Amino acid sequence: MIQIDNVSKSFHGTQALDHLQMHVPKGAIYGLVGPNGAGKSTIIRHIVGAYRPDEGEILIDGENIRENASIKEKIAYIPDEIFYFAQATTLDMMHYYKGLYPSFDEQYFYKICKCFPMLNLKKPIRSFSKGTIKQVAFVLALSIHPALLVLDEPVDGLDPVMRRQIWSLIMGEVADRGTTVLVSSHNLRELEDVCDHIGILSHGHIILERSLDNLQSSVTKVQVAFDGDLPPIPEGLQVLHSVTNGRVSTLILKGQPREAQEKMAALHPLLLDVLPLSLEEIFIYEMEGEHYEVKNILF
Ligand SMILES: Nc1ncnc2c1ncn2[C@@H]1O[C@H](COP(=O)(O)OP(=O)(O)OP(=O)(O)O)[C@@H](O)[C@H]1O
Repeated sequence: MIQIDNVSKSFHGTQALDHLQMHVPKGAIYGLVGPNGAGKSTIIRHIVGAYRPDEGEILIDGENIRENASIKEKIAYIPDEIFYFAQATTLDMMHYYKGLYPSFDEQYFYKICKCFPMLNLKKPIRSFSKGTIKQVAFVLALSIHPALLVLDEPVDGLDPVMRRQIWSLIMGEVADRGTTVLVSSHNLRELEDVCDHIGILSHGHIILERSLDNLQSSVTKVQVAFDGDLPPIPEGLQVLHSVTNGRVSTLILKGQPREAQEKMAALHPLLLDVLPLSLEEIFIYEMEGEHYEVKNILF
């Protein structure tokens, strides 16, 4: 769906994007994670056609988005700072969107408005709280039934109940229509329950991009105990991290859980458990292997 090749962008000598490569498959929920200033908003603004790269290429469904109205009308974008016309109400914006997006679904708009009881459709949006303004943005964006939904720090300012409500509406769109979602955040934890692909952005380029399936089979955590010292680890198992407490050792191994379990079982331990790893742990160990200062990137 989104193919980004070698994109660079500088602002007055500040290199915001540095030969960035990124691929978002169709139907994916792709989480773009990185610290302040990593370049998340800059790459997102390129994807929605607001910025032109100094170098490189961005293709959406094989086409360049710049000056391309037919691609733009399939994309809904919620920026990190949302602006509406000064006096506009949600109903005014609904009529504006209806004129702008041929796929705008008015019936669906009224249906999902009911999920947001605080939303008064006839009051000026600028009188709303930050969280309610975000709700307006989601109601409008989802009513387009976009092929691509681009969200820059979407849950900032929303309480946990609203976050869940909004994610369940997004998941509904993904399930019913195969919508592709690109969502940015500072925090991997925020995205780990919803994304099936993750890209980690640091200093203007993607340092790691993985699908969840690929991730879950890439690192394994095992707890083992032996009657004596920990024997040499079998060939083919790379130890990324190891802690021993008395007889019990916790090992983080590169590779698939089944392979790790079989090879460790062949050593006849007194105890052998394969333990679940959070997405955050997987990234930490994967990137430690690549000598990145991961804690600065993920938290
Ligand atoms: N319009 C601009 N003019 C000058 N510098 C810019 C501009 N936009 C971005 N930058 C710089 O580019 C770099 C990347 O900024 P960007 O806003 O893309 O980061 P981000 O990952 O979205 O950060 P945050 O999480 O704080 O929103 C920063 O150094 C920023 O100061």
